[in-house]
Amino acid sequence: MEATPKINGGVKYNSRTPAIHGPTNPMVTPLLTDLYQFTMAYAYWKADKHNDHAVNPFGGEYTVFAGLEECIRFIANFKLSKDEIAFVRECLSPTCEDGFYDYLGGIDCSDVEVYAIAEGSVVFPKVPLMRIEGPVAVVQLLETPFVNLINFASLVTTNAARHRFVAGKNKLLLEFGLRRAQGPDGGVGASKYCYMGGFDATSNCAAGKLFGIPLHGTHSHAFVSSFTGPDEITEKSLQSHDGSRLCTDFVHLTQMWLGKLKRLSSSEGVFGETNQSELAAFVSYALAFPNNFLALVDTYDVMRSGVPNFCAVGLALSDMGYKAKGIRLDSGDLAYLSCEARKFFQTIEKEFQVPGFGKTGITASNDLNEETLDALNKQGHEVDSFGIGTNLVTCFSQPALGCVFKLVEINNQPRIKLSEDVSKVSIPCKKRSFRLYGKEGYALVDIMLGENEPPPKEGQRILCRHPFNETKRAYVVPQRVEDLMRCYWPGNADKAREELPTLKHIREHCMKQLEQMRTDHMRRLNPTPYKVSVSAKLYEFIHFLWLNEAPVGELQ
Ligand SMILES: Nc1ncnc2c1ncn2[C@@H]1O[C@H](COP(=O)(O)OP(=O)(O)OP(=O)(O)O)[C@@H](O)[C@H]1O
Ligand SMILES: O=P(O)(O)OC[C@H]1O[C@H](OP(=O)(O)OP(=O)(O)O)[C@H](O)[C@@H]1O
Ligand SMILES: O=C(O)c1cccnc1
Ligand SMILES: [Mg+2]
Repeated sequence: MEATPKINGGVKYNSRTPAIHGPTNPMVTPLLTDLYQFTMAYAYWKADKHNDHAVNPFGGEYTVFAGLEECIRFIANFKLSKDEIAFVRECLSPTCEDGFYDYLGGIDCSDVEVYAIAEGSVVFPKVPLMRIEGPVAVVQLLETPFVNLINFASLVTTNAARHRFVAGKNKLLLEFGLRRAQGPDGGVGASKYCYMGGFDATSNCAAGKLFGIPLHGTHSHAFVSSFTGPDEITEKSLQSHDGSRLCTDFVHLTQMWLGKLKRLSSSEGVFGETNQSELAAFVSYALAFPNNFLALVDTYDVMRSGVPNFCAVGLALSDMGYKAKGIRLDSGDLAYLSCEARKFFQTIEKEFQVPGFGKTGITASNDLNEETLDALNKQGHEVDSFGIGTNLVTCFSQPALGCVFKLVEINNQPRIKLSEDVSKVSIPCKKRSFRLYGKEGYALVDIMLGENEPPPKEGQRILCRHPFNETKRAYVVPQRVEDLMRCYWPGNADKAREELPTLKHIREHCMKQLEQMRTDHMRRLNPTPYKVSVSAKLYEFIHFLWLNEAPVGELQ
């Protein structure tokens, strides 16, 4: 295969360009759409309007934009099969003419162009995420699958980014949601987009394989409660880390350490007899994974059993040259318990001269969400890593994102969608969007301009107007100007195409973007609204079109 010619950092698309794979989920076919897209396509076709040139952008909500790669994979492979066409024929009225089905069989996305903001970018309401240009009937057929591919992806990426924002940069964030996700696609999609939004790893093996996301995991309560006592352990030997020594009875070594822990003056009265079946579970896990010993300590009693048992096994491992990884807390007051566990680890480090034991990892899980993370921060805690499932992957606090798809131009004629609710009025025309950065490196404002207006320039003052409120405007002298829209699908047009970045690159882009936003825009409570504006020229045009389209009422 020939190398692809590069133009302006993009790839010039031609027949030799490597093929783009189909969507990750094989369920994403041209039939993954609403029936009305086919009925409208028929009506366009019947009115001989199907090839009219339409321009549709998505209006963004405040969000991290995700799902673009899947959209491009979808259109790059868009083709209705004979089977699918036969099904559409069954669904539509028997009066629909045969010619329409011949037309459906012939369509692909070679006449479509897609411009979009880079995946993983932070975006704001009103600024189009994507602009799709092409024959109106084809563009219409793309609406539902595109919105489907983008809404959940962006919602869950945003949710992950919000959890990362509250947890802080230095915490390890693990996505544990597969079992509670909305079906297989909800689970796999959530794992992918949580990673994009800033999580470090997932427990979902399928997502690990499909997307190369790091996998991470501990063990469950079932593992702990499946043991009844140390007598169950028959193979008790453990080779030291450097291979030079053999401990023939690791159970005994652990029991010895447990005795020493009990006699520690600082732990006197804290715990008596620990649960021996739990100890057996921990010993077995340590024998299986001496380099990765991480124990779930809340099955019986965290401070009276789980933590001392863990420490006894950890100290025995340390004797053999290994370093225990840590504990997981999955119930109770996570702030209090993490602080108590940390104190215990630190005492052990000091009393038994085990360097680093005080820093043993503490993972917390159990119904965590932004609020609980925030509460833990306020109380003070010693958790190093959070495992988050249900609230993260189901987007419990906001189950759907309202990105929409609006027609903004047909045959070069700008179109507008009016609404009683001003915030829902669409911004007409083919536009270009720019992000303007200020002196301190933070994003100040996004501005949309008509396609033919000269773009904003660094150091040059530009008037930014609120799209609907006449009194709100500001002059901005940008220190840096970012052109937000790039061509990701030129169809057959002789244009450069942006390469689709890897998931890791998108994740890095997302992290960088979030850092460039002022924290008051990102905070959970009463965030400062980010300014989204239009040029003076576009402002005048929107209002001209608005007056033109809005009917004049008559009072009697
Ligand atoms: N210090 C804390 N501050 C605020 N919320 C916390 C704190 N510690 C834990 N939580 C949250 O409180 C909730 C406690 O859950 P729940 O009432 O089900 O009890 P539990 O600890 O899970 O008990 P169980 O032993 O029945 O599992 C969880 O959502 C958890 O994330
Ligand atoms: O609470 P979430 O944010 O959804 O995080 C995932 C949860 O899933 C597991 O519990 P589960 O009761 O399913 O199994 P386990 O405790 O036996 O592992 C895990 O222990 C967490 O509590
Ligand atoms: O590995 C874990 O600890 C895990 C995985 C999925 C769900 N809860 C916990
Ligand atoms: Mg649980």
